[in-house]
Formats: sequence, structure tokens, C-alpha cells
Amino acid sequence: MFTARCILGTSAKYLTSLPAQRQQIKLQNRMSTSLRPLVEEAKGRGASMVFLPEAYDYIGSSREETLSLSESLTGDTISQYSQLARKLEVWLSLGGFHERGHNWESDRRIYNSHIIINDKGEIISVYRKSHLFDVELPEKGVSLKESAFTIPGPSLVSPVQTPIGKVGLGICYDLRFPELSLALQRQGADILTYPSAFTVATGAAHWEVLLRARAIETQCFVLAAAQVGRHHEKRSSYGHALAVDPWGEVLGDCGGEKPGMVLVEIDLEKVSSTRRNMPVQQHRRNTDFYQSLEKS
Ligand SMILES: O=C(O)CNC(=O)[C@H](CS)NC(=O)CCC(=O)C(=O)O
Repeated sequence: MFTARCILGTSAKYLTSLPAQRQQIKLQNRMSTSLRPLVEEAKGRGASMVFLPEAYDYIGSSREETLSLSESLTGDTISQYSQLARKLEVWLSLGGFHERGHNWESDRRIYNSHIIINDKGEIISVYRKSHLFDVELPEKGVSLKESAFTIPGPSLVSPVQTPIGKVGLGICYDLRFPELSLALQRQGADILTYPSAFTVATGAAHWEVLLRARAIETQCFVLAAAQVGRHHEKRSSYGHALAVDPWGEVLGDCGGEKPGMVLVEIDLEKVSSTRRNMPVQQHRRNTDFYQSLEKS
């Protein structure tokens, strides 16, 4: 039996609209002013892996701001986090990094990238969000067009072996596409991760139901670090970073008020016993079975 511990971090705003000359200063302190103490505390409490939400680096108040603050994987932000991981000997899931695209100089487009860093500070995996949140809900005051600045990721990445188990990578809106979670499960994931910045309206209606459904269907742990609180006058996030076990039970919830963390035990025996007792993956019909409907 293998037991490990991990932490989910929620965070509020890291960077809002600041006067231009202050932005550079704030940027250099981006981590030290906000997340470093959380990660240190997590390690102090025994975490072997720490999960930070989507847009843990910043949430811009305009497309221009979001783009101008973006960096590449070799920039300061990632290098600070890899130093921290190495110093604390902790694994990190950096849930959504604003990564300059490969043709940044010509197209000024970014990826929304989920990065796994190991306890030696090395980048182990990079998954680029594949479903972009272009959604208008007029009655609920939601209007976001992620594709205006983001390139959809080209592919899924194989689950990553970590000290807490095999971790499958998704980001936020990807949560709504169960075929993605099943694909990761089929490739051996024990744990699915959906670092997020859910809107308040969609979060209140769907967040917990979706996360628990993904856990129940795949019989995986689901870990979802989440942004919480008000980022700027146009944007707030629902919060409730959640950890769910393979039976669908909520193991931890960071609440919807303020930044915080929750420590959860990942006992992989729960994955095997849940799958042994109710072997839904063995009962699954193949794709031909469903295509029979299209042929009829
Ligand atoms: O904008 C950034 O800087 C970082 N990206 C995000 O916050 C993304 C795209 S706008 N947010 C979501 O996908 C919310 C999904 C959601 O709320 C739902 O599925 O209901």
C-alpha cells in the first residue's frame, strides 16, 4: 500500500491592474509576495506534491495585460518555481502558466500550460489546455473569450509518475469533456487534475458535480486547485479547490472565501479497491458499439 500526501492551494489575485511602472516590481515579486509561503507551509505540513491553480502566475484585466505579462518556459517565473521545488524538495503542479507560443514574435499568442516540476526542480511535463473557454452567459454576467489570446494545445500528455501516483493533466474547462478524463484513465492515471479559475456563476452550478462525476466515472482521485475571490472589477472566481476520492467522496474543500490550502492523503489502494469491486472499465463497450447508432 502506498500513501502520500499532497496539498491543493487556492489563491486570490496576484496581479491586477497596476500602474505600468509598478508592474515590473510586482512581477519580480510575484511568487514571493503570494505563493512562496503557501508552498513552504505545505511542505512543512508534510506534502510531497503541491497543486496550484490555473493562472497561478496572474490574472490580467485585459487581453493586452495578459499577453504582455506572459513568459516562456525559460523565463523568470518558471525558474523561480523550479528553484523553490529544488530547495524544498517538493513536486509542483503549476496549474495554468501563461506561456508565450512558439511564434510569439509574429502572432502574440500564448498557451495556457499546466507544468509539472519534480523535487529536483526539473520540468517533467507540459500540457497545454485543449478546450478554450469561449462562453457568453448574458443572464449570468459571464463573457469570456479565451481564444482571443490563447492557442489550443495540440495534444494530451501521458500521465506523469509522481510520488503520489500517476497524475493525468487537464485544465479548468477541460473538466467538461469526459472523453479527456477517460483517455487519461486508460493511459494509467490514478489521479486526474483540473487546476481552475471557474467563474462564480458556473462554479456554483457545476463545479462540484463535474469533479465528482469525473472521479466516479474514471475511479480516479480528482484534485482541482482553484482561484478564489475578486481579481479585478470584471472578474471573480468561485474557489472551492476540491479533492475527491475514486468513490466520489469529497476529501477536502478550500471554501469560497479566501486563499488557503487543504492537505489530503492519497491512498492508491482506494483506486485499486474501487476498480476491483466495481470493474466499470472492464464493462465498458468499445467505440464500435456506439458507432452502431450512426450506421442504423
Ligand atoms: O484567463 C486567464 O488568464 C486564465 N484562463 C482562465 O481563467 C480560463 C479561460 S478564460 N477560465 C476558464 O476556463 C473558466 C471555465 C469555467 O468557468 C467553466 O467551465 O464554467
